[in-house]
Amino acid sequence: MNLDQTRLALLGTGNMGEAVLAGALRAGVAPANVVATSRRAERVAEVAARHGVRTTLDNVEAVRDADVVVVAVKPKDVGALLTSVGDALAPHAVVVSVAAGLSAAFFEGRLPGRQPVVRVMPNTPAAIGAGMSAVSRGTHATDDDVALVLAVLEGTGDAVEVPEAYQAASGAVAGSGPAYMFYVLDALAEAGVAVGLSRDLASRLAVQTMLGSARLIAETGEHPALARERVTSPGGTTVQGLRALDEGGVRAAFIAAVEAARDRTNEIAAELEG
Ligand SMILES: NC(=O)C1=CN([C@@H]2O[C@H](COP(=O)(O)OP(=O)(O)OC[C@H]3O[C@@H](n4cnc5c(N)ncnc54)[C@H](O)[C@@H]3O)[C@@H](O)[C@H]2O)C=CC1
Ligand SMILES: O=C(O)[C@@H]1CCC=N1
Repeated sequence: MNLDQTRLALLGTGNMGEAVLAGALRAGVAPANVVATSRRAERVAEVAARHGVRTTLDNVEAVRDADVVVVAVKPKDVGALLTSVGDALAPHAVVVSVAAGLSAAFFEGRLPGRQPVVRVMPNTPAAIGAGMSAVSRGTHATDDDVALVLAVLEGTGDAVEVPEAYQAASGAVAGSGPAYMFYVLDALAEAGVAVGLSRDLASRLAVQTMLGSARLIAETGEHPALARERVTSPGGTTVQGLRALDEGGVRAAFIAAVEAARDRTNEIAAELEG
């Protein structure tokens, strides 16, 4: 899809908003057709300088004429934002939510008319085009609307459409997932320091090992359990390391982490949607 005429408004250019913005520009949205907002003048100045896009503190001005409006403020700030911009949206404008928890119906209920809404759960590696997004359509979003959103997200990395009922679980795996991976990287590097490596060396070994392992699975399509077996020589070293991970309950801890993040997503929805 040719995006050079697509007009994009990004409401709330924080960590996630800026990552989506960077991806949209990589996908071919023209900087002159992008307007980004934030609450603070210093922040929009920073975003304008970094990405060469138009910025404003006025969300209503930002959404006028936009074809795609990305809402990237905290979930608690979404309701008031929608009330303020609703009347200024073009009827065809696709409203994209990246807010954890909030349903497409929450958006539809606060916007006048039959606004197309697409819910997206991205993650921060989107900033470098290595993100993963779960995408779900609202009641009024057409195939063309979803295709437009996927095209805009193209430069953020991979994206998959899922039923909205899977948003909380998808967010718990991929939306929060980078935090778990950074946690593992930090722990693995720290473990290297514990056995006498310098911090720089331990960190370099850990980062490339995580990157290479993920790429190996992505490129071969091999099941991780089989790939793990090929590292694990009988009577060798790895099996002892894996035994320690099992004794530490790491697999169960990952399940608990994902369940907790999913539950918190549903709790946010219950708190804000009633
Ligand atoms: N950080 C992450 O890894 C992910 C975040 N999300 C979602 O993205 C959204 C934003 O999260 P972050 O970027 O982490 O937060 P953040 O705090 O970095 O960014 C939010 C931005 O919105 C601005 N803002 C607040 N109210 C505003 C308003 N009325 N008008 C314009 N700008 C306003 C703030 O000044 C701030 O720059 C949340 O809804 C979160 O659930 C989704 C997936 C991953
Ligand atoms: O922690 C959060 O609430 C957001 C949503 C997914 C990742 N960060």
